[in-house]
Amino acid sequence: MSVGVVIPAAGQGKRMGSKVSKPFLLLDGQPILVHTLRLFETHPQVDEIILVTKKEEIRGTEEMLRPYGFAKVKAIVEGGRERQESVYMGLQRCQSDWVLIHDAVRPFVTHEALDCLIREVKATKAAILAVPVKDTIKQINSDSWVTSTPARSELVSVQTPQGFSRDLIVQAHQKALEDPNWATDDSMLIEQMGFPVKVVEGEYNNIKITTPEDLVLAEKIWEIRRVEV
Ligand SMILES: Nc1ccn([C@@H]2O[C@H](COP(=O)(O)OP(=O)(O)OP(=O)(O)O)[C@@H](O)[C@H]2O)c(=O)n1
Ligand SMILES: C[C@](O)(CO)[C@H](O)COP(=O)(O)O
Repeated sequence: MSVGVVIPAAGQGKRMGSKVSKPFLLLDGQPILVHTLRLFETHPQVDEIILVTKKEEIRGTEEMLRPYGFAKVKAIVEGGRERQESVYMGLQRCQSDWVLIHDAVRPFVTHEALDCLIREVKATKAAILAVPVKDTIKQINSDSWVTSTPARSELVSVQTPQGFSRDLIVQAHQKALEDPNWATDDSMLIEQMGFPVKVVEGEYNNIKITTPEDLVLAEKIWEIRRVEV
């Protein structure tokens, strides 16, 4: 039973505010996207990778990736306006029985975390990486008044990859086309179908590079990793 990875990289990067598209920003001299792809290319259980970029960046991405020779990248497809659309477009090209969906801009997920996630996905059909929240989280209303304080022991901060049986996640995305709201992760679509999703403990360093401060933090994480290896 094969494992595929869909990597959405077609975002606008509004919060980063850079001229260069976020997945192409450099981390230790190489595009963030290259670091992310290398993690999956070198994982023994991954069979195929489907990359999703903006239409106007497909050709440039192919050229940029050529020297790296990523043999598992089977297609680079056009994304949509929202992350959910981009993922769905990637899913339609993915042939594997199990699918991991991973943000292009999370270059620090480890092979150990992937091993645990894949094991759990194969057992449950739907599993996601997440870490316990460290802060107290407040629910607020539109006027910024606190409405409640959920128990921290019941809260986790969700990451990617999120893994699913292909049939299940395709069904969830198709069903979601009827919903006017966009999901901010793929697990939400499975939850909306009433299907259980298992949490696998991830690592705090598996950050999503979203704002300029995250890029500074990413360089630090990269340095620490290099020293550890
Ligand atoms: N229409 C979209 C929106 C997002 N993404 C991808 O989804 C991942 C997570 O999104 P995020 O980091 O929030 O990126 P952006 O959407 O680019 O950021 P912003 O919201 O600041 O514009 C990124 O790899 C991004 O490229 C995508 O493929 N298609
Ligand atoms: C999928 C995700 O990375 C899980 O934390 C996150 O929800 C993506 O959200 P964004 O709106 O694209 O920042």
